[in-house]
Amino acid sequence: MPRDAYQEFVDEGYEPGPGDLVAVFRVAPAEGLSVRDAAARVAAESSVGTWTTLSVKPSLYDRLRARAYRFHSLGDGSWLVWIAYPSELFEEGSIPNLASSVMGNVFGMRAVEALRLEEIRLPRGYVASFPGPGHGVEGVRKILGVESRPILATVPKPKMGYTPEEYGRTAYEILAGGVDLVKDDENVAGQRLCRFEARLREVMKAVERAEKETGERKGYLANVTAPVKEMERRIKLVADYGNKFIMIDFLTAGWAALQHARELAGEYGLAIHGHRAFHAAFTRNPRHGVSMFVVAKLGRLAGLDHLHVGTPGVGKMEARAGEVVEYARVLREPVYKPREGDIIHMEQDWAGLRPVLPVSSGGLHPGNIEPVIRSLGLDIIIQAGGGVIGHPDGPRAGAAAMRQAVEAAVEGVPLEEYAEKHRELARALEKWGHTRPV
Ligand SMILES: O=C(COP(=O)(O)O)[C@H](O)[C@H](O)COP(=O)(O)O
Ligand SMILES: [Mg+2]
Repeated sequence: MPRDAYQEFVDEGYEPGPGDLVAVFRVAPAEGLSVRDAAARVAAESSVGTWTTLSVKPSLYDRLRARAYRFHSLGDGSWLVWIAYPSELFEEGSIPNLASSVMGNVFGMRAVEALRLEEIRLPRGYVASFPGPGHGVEGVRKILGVESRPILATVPKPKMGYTPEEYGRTAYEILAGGVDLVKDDENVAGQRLCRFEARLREVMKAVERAEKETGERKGYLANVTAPVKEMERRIKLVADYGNKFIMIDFLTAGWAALQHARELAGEYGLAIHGHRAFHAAFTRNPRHGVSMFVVAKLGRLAGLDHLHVGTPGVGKMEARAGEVVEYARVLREPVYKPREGDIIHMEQDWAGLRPVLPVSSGGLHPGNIEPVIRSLGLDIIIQAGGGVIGHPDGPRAGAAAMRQAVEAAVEGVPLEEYAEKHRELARALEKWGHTRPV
């Protein structure tokens, strides 16, 4: 491979301007290559280059070239590398195009032993070409009439096995007990034994009944994930039934499906719940893949109103507490600013795009949500499936216990003290115990 095909993709004197998109990669060069050699190949492949020199040079080539301009050794054979891309490389308003460029071929190149996209700073003008959330934190609070406490959601567990009628009955118990939203699990779609519309009809009956009885607004995070034509049909059905929410497994459905769902949700006035099933296939390995931080940023661009971010320090899914807090911040803040000493993340101006509600979920129950609220604040959705349905006295008592645990946390009353006067909470703590904040 001739070296000179790549030299022009490294420019250590370069200073990125506000119109540049900047990506921070963790690069582990392949044996025999320097980090600069490897980074140059990544910059080339993700912008205008190829593996060899060319005898043609189109007029826009130099203008569109990416530049690796900063290198920071992590001391373990891998490096942080900053690459600047002119924003004209990317089509406005298209996540698939951005993804195919900066998170496309590069992960499979022989030049890298491992490669991870840690962060991307998006130019303000480029951000403004996306819709962002249609409702955002305030809009979703308004739909539900929940002013400042965390919003509560519950997945009927087990994941599957309910007929539509049984599902509807469980949904009613959950909502009547004090939870705001019933949520489909990620693998619940339109299977033969529990078809989408039949389930929707039953859950909407439950929503109406629970609303009448409690005087509160309720909703259904209906999983519309399906091949696109069918997804369209389901989104319309949800709107026809008068529900205000859809859920999409946007990483298995794909970014284009999500962007399409966002357009339809805009037409019908629906809010979108983003389930991130599949993310850990590429976010979990600290040396290779794409960070959840980047996924969160793309989710806000595309227009999710809610996004799963994990559970800081507690729960069933692997997560680093400090990182979960940064996902929540980048989803919610108008201008994200990295913390002192953080060399990976960059300031991100969201160009007025609405904030997204982070969803904390995975092994949560009344005894362990206090640290979640403490770390992530009140503008969150707390999802507990097993931690509601598994209550020793049933789903309705489980929902009440969750609501009581949230009230205790918001009011700053110690959980055990609150449990003295709230039986459902006391029974939940008997079963699951109390994880004190660390
Ligand atoms: O089914 C659940 C939680 O069920 P339960 O409340 O019974 O644990 C969600 O799919 C996971 O939280 C997804 O993970 P993440 O939220 O990390 O994406
Ligand atoms: Mg699930």
